[in-house]
Amino acid sequence: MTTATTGLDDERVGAVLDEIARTAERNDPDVMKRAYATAADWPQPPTAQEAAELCAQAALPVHPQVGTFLYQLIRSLRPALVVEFGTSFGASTIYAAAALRDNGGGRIIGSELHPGKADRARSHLERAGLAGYAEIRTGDAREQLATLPGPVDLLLLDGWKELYLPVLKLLEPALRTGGLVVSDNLPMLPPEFTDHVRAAGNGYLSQQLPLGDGIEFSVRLQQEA
Ligand SMILES: C[S@@+](CC[C@H](N)C(=O)[O-])C[C@H]1O[C@@H](n2cnc3c(N)ncnc32)[C@H](O)[C@@H]1O
Repeated sequence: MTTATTGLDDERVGAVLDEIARTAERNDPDVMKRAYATAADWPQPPTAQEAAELCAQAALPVHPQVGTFLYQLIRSLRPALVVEFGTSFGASTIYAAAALRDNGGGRIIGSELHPGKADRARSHLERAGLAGYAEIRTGDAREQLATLPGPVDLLLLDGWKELYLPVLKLLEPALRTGGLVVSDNLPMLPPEFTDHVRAAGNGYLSQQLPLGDGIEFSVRLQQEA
């Protein structure tokens, strides 16, 4: 496969993405094992906040296939506004911001519940030279994404899986007709979410794509009346 040089080939971008990938390879399996073992003893499933604390040292980046797909979509769509649920250390944000820079403009608003992770994502974006294209909001996406500067052209869902549907419903009024929703980690998604985007009459055309461990890819065909 031959490709043109893109912002993903930029040395600083590549160095930060590699560093996040290496950190994930080194730490994530143990962090996640400990998180599941700890929560298994709790009487209730962890809240989103508790889960974020348990996974504070896990990078959990998007698979490079998903990151590259985001880059491609953004280069093609030329969005003014990309919104992200679940920023973590900022890998997906970097793929998106690199595409926005190559487009010559646009902005990504990310959201991250864990303050330490949000700070780390901001510093990664700075080191990648992409801070001017991204804003990371610290806190619960259900509050942080309630106010946006304009219509959403592309939405990436990559936070806790049980919150994909509430976050999508919050953003639906802002999602423009023709806007895209990329939902990562399809095998882990609750059926209520996939039922919602696949059901006739809900205003999406949606299907799974074999990128990473699977994504759901949805096009918003109409806004709710
Ligand atoms: C799979 S990771 C995101 C990975 C990131 N997209 C990347 O490619 O590097 C999921 C992240 O979502 C965050 N998260 C979970 N629930 C959240 C919420 N309600 N609001 C904001 N962030 C949340 C977690 O703290 C975690 O860091």
